[in-house]
Amino acid sequence: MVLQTSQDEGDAENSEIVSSLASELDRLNHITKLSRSDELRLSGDWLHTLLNEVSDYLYVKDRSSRFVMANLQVALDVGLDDASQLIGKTDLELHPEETGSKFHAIEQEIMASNIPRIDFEEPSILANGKRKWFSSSKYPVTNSKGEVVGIVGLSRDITERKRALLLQQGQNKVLQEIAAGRPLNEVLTTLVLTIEDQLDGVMGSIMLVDDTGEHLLATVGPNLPQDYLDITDGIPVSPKMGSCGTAVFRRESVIVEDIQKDRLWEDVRDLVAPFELRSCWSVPFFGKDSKVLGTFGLYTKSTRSPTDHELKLALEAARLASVAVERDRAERKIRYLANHDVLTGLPNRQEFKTKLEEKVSESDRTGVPVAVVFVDLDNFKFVNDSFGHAIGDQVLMIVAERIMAVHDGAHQAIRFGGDEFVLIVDRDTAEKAALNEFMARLRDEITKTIQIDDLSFHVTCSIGAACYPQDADSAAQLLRNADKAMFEAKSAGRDSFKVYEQTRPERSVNKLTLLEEMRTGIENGEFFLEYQPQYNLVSGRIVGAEALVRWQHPALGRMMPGEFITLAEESGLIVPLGRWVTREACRQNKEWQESGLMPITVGVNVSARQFRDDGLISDVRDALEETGLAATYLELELTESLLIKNADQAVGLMDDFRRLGVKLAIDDFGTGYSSLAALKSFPLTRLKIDRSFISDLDFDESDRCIAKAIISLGRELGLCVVAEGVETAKQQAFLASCRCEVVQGYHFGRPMAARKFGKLLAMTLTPLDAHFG
Ligand SMILES: Nc1nc2c(ncn2[C@@H]2O[C@@H]3COP(=O)(O)O[C@H]4[C@@H](O)[C@H](n5cnc6c(=O)[nH]c(N)nc65)O[C@@H]4COP(=O)(O)O[C@H]3[C@H]2O)c(=O)[nH]1
Repeated sequence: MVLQTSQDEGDAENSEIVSSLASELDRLNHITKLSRSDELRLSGDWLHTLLNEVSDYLYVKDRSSRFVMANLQVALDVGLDDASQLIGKTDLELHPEETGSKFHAIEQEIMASNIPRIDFEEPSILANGKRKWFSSSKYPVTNSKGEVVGIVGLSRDITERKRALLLQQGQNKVLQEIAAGRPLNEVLTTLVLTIEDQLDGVMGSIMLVDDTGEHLLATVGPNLPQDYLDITDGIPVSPKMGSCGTAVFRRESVIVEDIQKDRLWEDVRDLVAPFELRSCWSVPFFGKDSKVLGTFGLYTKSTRSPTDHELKLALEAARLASVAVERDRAERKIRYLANHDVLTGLPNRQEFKTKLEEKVSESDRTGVPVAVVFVDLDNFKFVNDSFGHAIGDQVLMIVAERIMAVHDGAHQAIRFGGDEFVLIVDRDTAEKAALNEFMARLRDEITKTIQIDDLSFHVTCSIGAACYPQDADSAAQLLRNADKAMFEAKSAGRDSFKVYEQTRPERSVNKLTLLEEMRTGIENGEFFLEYQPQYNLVSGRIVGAEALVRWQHPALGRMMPGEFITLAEESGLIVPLGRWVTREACRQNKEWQESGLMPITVGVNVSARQFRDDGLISDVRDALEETGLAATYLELELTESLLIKNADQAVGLMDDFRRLGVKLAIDDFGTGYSSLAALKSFPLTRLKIDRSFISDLDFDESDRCIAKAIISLGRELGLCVVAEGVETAKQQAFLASCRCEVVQGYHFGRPMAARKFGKLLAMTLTPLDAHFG
C-alpha cells in the first residue's frame, strides 16, 4: 500500500504514517464531494466506527512494529480496555513470548522485503492462555521516497472455523488409525490430543475397564502427570470413586466441579491434591453388548463445570473411544481364536510353531538347551466311541489342566491337535536326566482317575522328548524327533515315556570299510569342527574355545570322535586328519578376528600318534603361515598320558612349539598320575582338569579334594587351570570358591557350529549374565 505523505521530509515515522492515512481519507472524501466540515466530522466517525466496531483486528505499526493505531478488539484481546493503551507498545510486550516473537518476525520480514502477505494463517496463544487462529493480511507502508515506514494489518479471528476443521481432521485421523489397526493406546492418545486441541486448559484421559469388570486401568492421559496416572491405575469401580470410578459404576456421566470439595473424591482427595487438578468430568462409553468399556475424562486446574460445547466434545470422544476399543477387542479375539484351541484354551499348533522357533533362536543365543515333549493319549478313540464326544471333550479339558498343573506355568503347553499335546521345556528341565523325571511326573498326573459325573476311568499316555541342540539342529527336526520318541514309547507298549536317541541305519561297521571311508572323507570335506566356549570364571567373558572334530558320514550320519578317533590313531590317519583340524581351527579363528570379534585362543587336540610324527611341528607352522593366525591364538592340547610316556622327547618338542609361540595345555589332567616334578619340566601354559573329577564334585568329597589340590597346584606352578565338563551351577560355585580361572562344560555351552560360536562371541563381549550374574 503506498500512501502519499503531506510532509516531504520527516523523521518522526508515526506522524508520517498518520499523515499518510489522513491524506488517503481526504482522497475518499473528495470522491464523495461532501462539505469540508461534514467531511471532517464524518471521517472521524467513520474511522471510529471502522476501527472499533468490527471484530477483526485493524492496526498500524511503525518500522519497529510498535503500535501506531489499532482498533478496540486488539486491545480487548490483550486484556486492555482502550485502544490508546496500545500505542507505542510491541507484540513482544503484549503477548506470550512465542506468539509475540512470531508476529514480530513476520512483520519485520514484510517490511524488509516490502512485499505484503495476504490471507495467511497465524496461530497464537493470547495472554489469558486462550489459543486463537487468525487469517491475516499485512501490507508494508511506504513514504513518498518509497521507504518502508510501517505496516498496516488486518487479522480476522478464524478460531471457530479452524477448530471445526481440526476436529474433523482429528476424528478422521482416529478413524484411519482404527481402520489401519494401529495399537489401541496410540489411537486413544490421538483421540485425547484431538479433544485437548479443541479446548483451552483442559487435559483428557481414557480409563478402560479391566477383564474382571471391577477396576479401571489408566490407559492414556498424554498431558496428565505420569504419577497421577500411576496412582489412579487400578482404581475400583464403585459408587464413590472420583469421577471416573463412579461414572462407570453409575453408567452415566459424572461432573465434578471441585475435586477438593466433592463427596465423590473424598476418599482420594489427599492423594490427588498435589496434582492441583480441580475439576473432572467423566463420560462412560459402552460396547454393543451395553457393557461399560471405559470412560473419557476431562480435567481442568480451575473449579468449573463444562460448557455445552465441552460436554458435546466429551460425548463425541467417548463414542469414538468405544469404536476403537470394540475394534481392538474384536481383533484380539480373532487373533486369540486363530492361535488357541477353543476347547482347552491352550495355544494351538500355529502359535506353537512361532514359539518353538523363538525358543530355538534363544537357545542359539544363550546356549541354554530347549526340549520338546510330545504327549499322545493312548486309546483316546476308545473314550470317544464308548462315552461319546461330549465326554471326550471333557477328558481333553481335564488332561490340558493336568498338563498345565505339572508344567507349572514355567513352560509352554500346546494342544497340537486331536489327543496330542506338546510342551516346550527350557532351562534345567531340558537336560536329559531332568527330562525323564519331568515326563514321569507328567504321566503320573495324566493317568490319575478321571471322574465325570458317574463315570470313573483312566486314560494312559505315551510321551516322547527330544532336546535341542543335541538331538536336532532345527525347530522342525526337534519336533519330529520328539514325535519319534513318543512313537517309540507307544510301540514299546504304551503308558510310558522315552527320550529321543539317535538311531543309526542298520549296518555292520567293518573297520576296513570305515577306514577307507575316513580316508576319502578327509579328501571330500566330510569332517567339520565344533567349538566349545571357555569362560573366565571371574569376568564371565569367553576367553577361548576347544575345537572338536565331527564326521558327517554320507550313510551313517553325524559321527562323534569317540566313534572314529581310535581307529584314526591306530591307522595313522589321525596325522592327515589332525593336520586338517589344526589348519581349519586356525583359519576359522583368523576369520573371527578379521570380522572384528574379540581375539581368543582356540585349542586343538593332539593325539600321541600325531606327537610322534616328525612332521607335526612343520604342519603347525604351515597352518599358521597359511592362515595368517598369530601363534599365540593356537593352543595344542596334549593328554597327560602322552606326556608321561614320552617325557624326554616331549620336552624337546614342546620347547620347539613354545619357540614358535604356540600355547600348550595338558588335557585330561588327573588321570595319568603324573608327578609334580614331571609337570614342572614341561613348558605348559594351561592345565585342564579331567571331566571325571568335575562330574562328581557335588557328591564326592575326595573328588572335591583332588580338584581343589589340582587347582592350587596349577596356581603354584603359574599355570592357568581350566575345569572341563562343568554341568551344574553347584559345580561352578565350588570351582569359583577354589579360585579356578577358566571353565568349560555344558552348563555354559555345548560344542557348537562355527557360525553359532561366532554369534555367541559377538554377543558375549559383555559377560554371560545368565551364569555370571
Ligand atoms: N559329559 C560332558 N561332556 C562334555 C562337557 N563339556 C564338554 N564335553 C565333552 O568333552 C569332550 C572334551 O574334549 P576332550 O576331553 O578333549 O575329548 C575329546 C578328544 O580327546 C577327542 N577329540 C575330539 N576332537 C579331536 C581332534 O580333532 N583330534 C584328536 N586327536 N582328538 C579329538 O575326542 C574326545 C571327545 O570329544 P567329544 O565327543 O566332542 O567330547 C568333548 C565335549 O563334547 C560336559 O559338561 N559334560
